Amino acid sequence: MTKYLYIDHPFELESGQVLPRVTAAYHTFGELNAARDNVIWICHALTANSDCQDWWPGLVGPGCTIDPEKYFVVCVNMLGSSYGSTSPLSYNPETGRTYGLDFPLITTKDNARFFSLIAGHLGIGKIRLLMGGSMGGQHCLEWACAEPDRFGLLCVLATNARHSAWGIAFNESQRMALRADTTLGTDAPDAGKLGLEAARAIAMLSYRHYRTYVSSQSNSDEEVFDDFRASSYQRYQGYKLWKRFDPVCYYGLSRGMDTHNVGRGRGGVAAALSRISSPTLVISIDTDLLFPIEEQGILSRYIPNSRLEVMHSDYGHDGFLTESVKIGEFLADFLSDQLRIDSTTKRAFTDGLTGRKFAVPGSEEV
Ligand SMILES: CC(=O)SCCNC(=O)CCNC(=O)[C@H](O)C(C)(C)COP(=O)(O)OP(=O)(O)OC[C@H]1O[C@@H](n2cnc3c(N)ncnc32)[C@H](O)[C@@H]1OP(=O)(O)O
Ligand SMILES: N[C@@H](CCO)C(=O)O
Repeated sequence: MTKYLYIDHPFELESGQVLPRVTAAYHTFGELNAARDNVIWICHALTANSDCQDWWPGLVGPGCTIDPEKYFVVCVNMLGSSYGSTSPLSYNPETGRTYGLDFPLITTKDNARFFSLIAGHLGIGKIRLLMGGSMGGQHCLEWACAEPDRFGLLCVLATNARHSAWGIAFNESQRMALRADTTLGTDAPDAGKLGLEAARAIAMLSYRHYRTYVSSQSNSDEEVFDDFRASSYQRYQGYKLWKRFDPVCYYGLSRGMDTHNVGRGRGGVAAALSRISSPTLVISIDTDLLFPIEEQGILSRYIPNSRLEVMHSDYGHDGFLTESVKIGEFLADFLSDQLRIDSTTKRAFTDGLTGRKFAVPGSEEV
């Protein structure tokens, strides 16, 4: 169930603009333990919401690597999204109307500060694991650079330290489609629908791979010369997003994604990433066209204590969502190894994730 936190206090943005108050829509799963050290914080991607158990099934949930029986799992809807946190759909006290296209630019730095604010209000200090993919990974990296001592471990997937010229070009192409729909942000019925559908169709080309389309959307009938499967797939994906997401919010979020650069204000990407002190698991997807492997190579090169894993997916970039079971396996291995390293002062310990017992060097116990 979505919970809400209302903060009746101004929130200053990186641009200097101010939101007079902010609302956070969020989900929690499990219980915060007495030591307050079992928090896993998940950052969602572009069009997802705070219900990470819903969109990351197989990774988050009972019996999964991120098991609410063991962990207190928190996910907060980012500012600017249409899933409940303050956004273009919120009331603008200056105009007495919803913000719409007047909603200020929310940078990834703003969202990281927003999450930090919400964590404080929820009584959360240290976070055992911070995890996210794509734009969620961007938020994780930004937050980890801003508050390096806060996180025990970090896991980021299919993401980058600075949004690439390639990614910005995809986003601008989508915004061109949105702006070409002159109903965007107006009171017209279904305002922005056609623009959003076209934008999502463009985005799909970056979220999938040549092979994804050829294997799943080729027409088997050699005689077809119109109304191809791939065409109806593109239209359907646009429509599917329209049914669940607001076009003006989508427009703003893509601008926010373009702002992502952990190096801004920190002397560049290398200097920023070198601040991250948490052991970090970086996962690449071998078919990711939007955030290709070289971008995670940069992360693993400059984050001092990091491990890079390359995961196969037929899904391209969106493999960070669809391959949740595989991601859980990579994460479980990483967590087990970290427990092993952390336990050098103990004689033996049990991995809380798998129940496996590990011998500690110098110990007779197993
Ligand atoms: C309420 C909410 O949804 S909350 C938020 C949930 N969403 C998120 O978290 C955002 C992230 N999620 C996503 O982006 C996606 O859901 C993904 C990447 C995980 C999976 O994408 P999907 O669209 O489900 O998968 P895929 O690309 O295989 O397409 C399957 C859909 O296309 C339809 N389809 C497939 N081929 C065609 C075609 N040729 N023509 C028309 N439709 C087609 C299928 O029937 C199916 O429709 P359905 O989703 O209504 O069942
Ligand atoms: N399918 C993902 C792609 C962006 O990472 C989303 O819509 O959030």
